[in-house]
Amino acid sequence: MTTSRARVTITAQGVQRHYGSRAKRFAAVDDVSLAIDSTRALGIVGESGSGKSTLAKMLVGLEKPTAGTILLDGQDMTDMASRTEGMRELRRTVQMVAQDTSSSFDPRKTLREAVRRPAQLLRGLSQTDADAEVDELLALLDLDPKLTDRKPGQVSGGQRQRFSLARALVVRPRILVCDEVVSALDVSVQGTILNFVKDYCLEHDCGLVFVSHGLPATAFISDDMIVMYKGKIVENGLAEDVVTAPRHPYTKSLIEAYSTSEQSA
Ligand SMILES: Nc1ncnc2c1ncn2[C@@H]1O[C@H](COP(=O)(O)OP(=O)(O)OP(=O)(O)O)[C@@H](O)[C@H]1O
Repeated sequence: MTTSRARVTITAQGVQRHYGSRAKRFAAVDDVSLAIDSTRALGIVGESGSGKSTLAKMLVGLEKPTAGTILLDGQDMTDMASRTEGMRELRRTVQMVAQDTSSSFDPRKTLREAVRRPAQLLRGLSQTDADAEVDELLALLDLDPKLTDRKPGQVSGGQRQRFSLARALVVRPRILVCDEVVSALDVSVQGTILNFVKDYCLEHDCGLVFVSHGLPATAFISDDMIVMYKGKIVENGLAEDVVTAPRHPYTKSLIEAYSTSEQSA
């Protein structure tokens, strides 16, 4: 590690998130408790619709829990998000790379403006210093600096996902939440980005929450892993143990499904 900063923790206690109204009301996330800290990488896996993205959004304060609490270093996130200074502290500390990057950029701004802005706003960097850090990150992410003159709709989904990663990392967050960050990338680029994120988090004392359908990628990048099914955590433990010795029938079927699809690929 090149830096050693005080440990940051996120604690979720009995968290629920309901959607729909009255008769159609359902829990996308149901009674989830977990702890995350800046020294570890947590993988979240589960089938489509199991509540992974909803949980990820709550862990960064983008969605409010219907019930339960989420604390960032002991401070209630919903309360932080309701105050300007609290929101800034939240954004300085926790950053998310969302699954759907098509809607997470302002279509009118160039990618350079989008990526350097958080460094100016949240770290107080001058435009020149912010630009220098942006260029450094783009080189690490194998992105041509010329692309930064384009608008978000003028690059590919995979390129936009890497710009989204650069926009999060330029803040130097203490915890990075990645939701399907490699899903739009081809297999060779996936490996490069996974290695980059893993090394970056270790070198910069940054915790990671890695949400993915991809079991092998999640196991590779994570220290700990949780498995979600219908909004609940059905299994948690060290990533290696969850993958090699799953206890819950759903995890077993998930791993079996992966091995079968690998063999038939
Ligand atoms: N804003 C919303 N309004 C209503 N329902 C929602 C909303 N967001 C998510 N849901 C529903 O909540 C459930 C969990 O969705 P979520 O996106 O968290 O799942 P996921 O595990 O991330 O799925 P995927 O892997 O397909 O991204 C799904 O049934 C989804 O349709």
